[in-house]
Amino acid sequence: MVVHVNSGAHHTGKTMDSNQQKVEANILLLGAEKVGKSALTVRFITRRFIGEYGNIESIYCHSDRIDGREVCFNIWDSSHPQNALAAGEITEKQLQWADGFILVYSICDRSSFSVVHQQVQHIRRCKKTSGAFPVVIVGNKRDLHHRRTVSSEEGRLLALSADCGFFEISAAEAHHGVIIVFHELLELIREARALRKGTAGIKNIVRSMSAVFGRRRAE
Ligand SMILES: Nc1nc2c(ncn2[C@@H]2O[C@H](COP(=O)(O)OP(=O)(O)OP(=O)(O)O)[C@@H](O)[C@H]2O)c(=O)[nH]1
Repeated sequence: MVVHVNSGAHHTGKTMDSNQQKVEANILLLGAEKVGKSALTVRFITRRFIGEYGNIESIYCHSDRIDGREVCFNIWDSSHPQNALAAGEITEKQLQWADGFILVYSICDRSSFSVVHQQVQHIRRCKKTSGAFPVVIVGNKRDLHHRRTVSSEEGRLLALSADCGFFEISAAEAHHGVIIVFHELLELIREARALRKGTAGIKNIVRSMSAVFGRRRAE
């Protein structure tokens, strides 16, 4: 069952991205059981960590203003596939719906890292042009680093090999890291849309130039 929940103003229909218009992004959270998918979602929308979340599958609509522009996040918090689906499986409906994916594992649960590995491969197989379907991989529960079984390097390497963003965060400890995750994915989604429309060239040149000048300043 998927429950739709509104948070703030919401409008339907995907929106074109330009300086004047609202931006809308469908974000699908995936990962193994109990890795913190709901904790991330609730942290992003309410800035709070409430501890226990149940496992109702929901789509949340959350509006925000970023850099002066209204952004509508539709966030599908998938519940763990305990019954019908094998761990790691993603439905066709989810793939069709999503503009971008957040794949969550717990840094203290090795099997949850394997699930993310499977899921990223599945997404890359189905959505062939990797840049066009952005994925951010999240190692959650960084506050439990004394129980860590997945190193940061492993997470980073997986992300690098699959052309994904990567963050290690603690949804329990702070909201800042969670917000960076969603904002980074939004940025990747906007770039992917620009690429599809063939308007990404100038942005990429500006990015490369800032990278070069940024590096020079740091030297
Ligand atoms: N220590 C710690 N616990 C966390 C963190 N994030 C989530 N948790 C806890 O992990 C448990 C599972 O969190 P959920 O957000 O329900 O995980 P989920 O992935 O949505 O779980 P399912 O819906 O069952 O798949 C809860 O007890 C949370 O309080 C974190 O960053 N640190």
